[in-house]
Amino acid sequence: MNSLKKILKQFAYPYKKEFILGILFNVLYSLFSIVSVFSIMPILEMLLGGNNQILIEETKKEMQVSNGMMAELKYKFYVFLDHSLEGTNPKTVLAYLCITVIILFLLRNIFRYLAQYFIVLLRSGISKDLRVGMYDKILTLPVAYFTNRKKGDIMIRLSGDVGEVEGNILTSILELWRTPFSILFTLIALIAISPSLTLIAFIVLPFMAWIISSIGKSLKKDAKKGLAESGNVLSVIDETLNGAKIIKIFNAEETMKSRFMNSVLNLRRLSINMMKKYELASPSSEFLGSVAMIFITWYGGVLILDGEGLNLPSFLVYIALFFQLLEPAKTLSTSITNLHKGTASTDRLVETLETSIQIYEPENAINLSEIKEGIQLKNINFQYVDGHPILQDINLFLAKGKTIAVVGQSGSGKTTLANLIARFYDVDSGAIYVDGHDLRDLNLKVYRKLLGMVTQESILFNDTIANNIKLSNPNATMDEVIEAAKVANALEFIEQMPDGFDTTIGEGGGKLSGGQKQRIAIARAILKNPPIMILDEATSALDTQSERLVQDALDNLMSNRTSLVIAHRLSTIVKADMIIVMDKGKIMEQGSHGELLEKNGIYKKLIDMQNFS
Ligand SMILES: Nc1ncnc2c1ncn2[C@@H]1O[C@H](COP(=O)(O)OP(=O)(O)OP(=O)(O)O)[C@@H](O)[C@H]1O
Repeated sequence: MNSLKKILKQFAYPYKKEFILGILFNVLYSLFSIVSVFSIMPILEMLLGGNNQILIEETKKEMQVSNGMMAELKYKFYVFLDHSLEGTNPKTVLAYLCITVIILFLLRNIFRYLAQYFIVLLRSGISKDLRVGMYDKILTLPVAYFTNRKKGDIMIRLSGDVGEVEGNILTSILELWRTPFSILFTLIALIAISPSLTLIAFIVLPFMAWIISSIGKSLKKDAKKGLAESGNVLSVIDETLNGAKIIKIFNAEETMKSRFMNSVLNLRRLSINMMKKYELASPSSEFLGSVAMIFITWYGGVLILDGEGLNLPSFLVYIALFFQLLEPAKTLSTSITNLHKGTASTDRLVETLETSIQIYEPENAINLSEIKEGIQLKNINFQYVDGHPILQDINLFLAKGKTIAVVGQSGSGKTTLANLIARFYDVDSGAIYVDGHDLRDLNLKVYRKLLGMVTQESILFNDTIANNIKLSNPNATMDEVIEAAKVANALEFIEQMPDGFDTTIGEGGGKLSGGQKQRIAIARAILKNPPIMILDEATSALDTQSERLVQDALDNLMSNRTSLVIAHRLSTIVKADMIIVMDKGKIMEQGSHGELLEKNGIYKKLIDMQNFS
């Protein structure tokens, strides 16, 4: 429940006006629900009991017997009715009464609509803010958060869990505010009609409440497991969509199918457990409701037969009101059940919302808006998982305007080195200094303005070519975008596309070739024009012409810049000012191409094998 309180505190507060109005109209609706049913009583009494004079006499007698509030009210009402409609035909009185009842029912439904109107504003507002809040949080979370979690799990938080808050949870909270008023008003009315009958009725109700609440508690456990499994199902679907080609080429359909089936069967088992309990809540409360009804009918019948202050019309209204009591009582119990079930969702939302941003910046972070000397890595050690060191004792100076090529076998830690310079992760020991300032003391947003990055896999979004390029600089003019595309050797193919720069490139750039994707990614980095470039050369083989176009584009990108290239092409390596050779997380050799060849060490072997992974 704590997580629910936190969510409400953060997201419901701006909608307090809608909340108050929603509750107010709901209370009026509850009140008019009672009054409208009550208003039928005079009609019944006229039809079943005769004319006003007889009614007045009867209520007088009733007053003497029961001496109750109800009898007194009724007496006053009939005297008033008799006085104001003196000499009027009983049929006209009946017509007036019917019109009054219609007006009361109309008012009741107007209030109900108004209550729902404000509640819709409240619910949609809260869920919109919650979605935006979650998305904003995801944008600020460190890269490490996403590598440790399944995509499906994150997706279900944004869609399923937020949907649960909007649907079940908020409805239940509002019902928790409405139903007690309904119950209270109905109870007052029931006691007013017959206190002793009401006492009997309420011997049964506590049982109902107890049974329903115990079902609710065990539901929460199942709901939590069910949500986790839904995340797994989404993850498998996501991987299948992304890996369609690989699945087909390796005939892995059966393997994927069995993974999916396992997840789906698990989900089904959990859903059955949950639904069984959930569906048990309604029939059990209904059954107990009918038991209560039989008790009341029996006891009410006895009171009428004994002539103990209860007549048939009052008894009929009593029964109608009692039925009205069952609805809020049932809603109250399902709301409590739903809230138990829903806390699994709010727990997960709060967990994401409260994830600490592990990459901290000091309060007085330094705004470094240009680089004068270079980036120094001093005695760096780093591990992703405790006990598995990835980088060990790294010392390196990336001087301004120079290009460093990093080579080494796959898994030697090259990408990790780039990740640390971009501060996607913090070093475990040692430090990275930018112009002498510890990277951890810098304002990260300002520092990242100095950086450009082209990753091995070109990350493109399902948008137009122009917008994909402009991601690095949304304020760029179209002329600048065209110029960047030209330098990246991309202009020619873009102009041949059906809508030129306005062509939408599909999810992940699916409508483009590998080389085209890379050149768009390079154009994006060129448009940003950052002083420092981090480049992970793609290993995927391109045809000779494409390769040359991409290579030229990269050369253009690196010229006059400080660059760190994770190099896979000999041409890039040879041109670099310095080459770093990595092996198992350590720098084994460093120097120029010629120097390293002379050393006749690891580098020489890599060159001989043409293996720069
Ligand atoms: N997010 C992560 N969590 C845990 N371990 C990781 C993570 N990312 C990489 N590693 C591990 O760190 C080691 C170095 O990986 P890295 O990606 O830096 O190598 P690389 O030299 O760039 O390899 P390649 O040339 O194949 O891209 C590998 O053993 C890898 O398994």
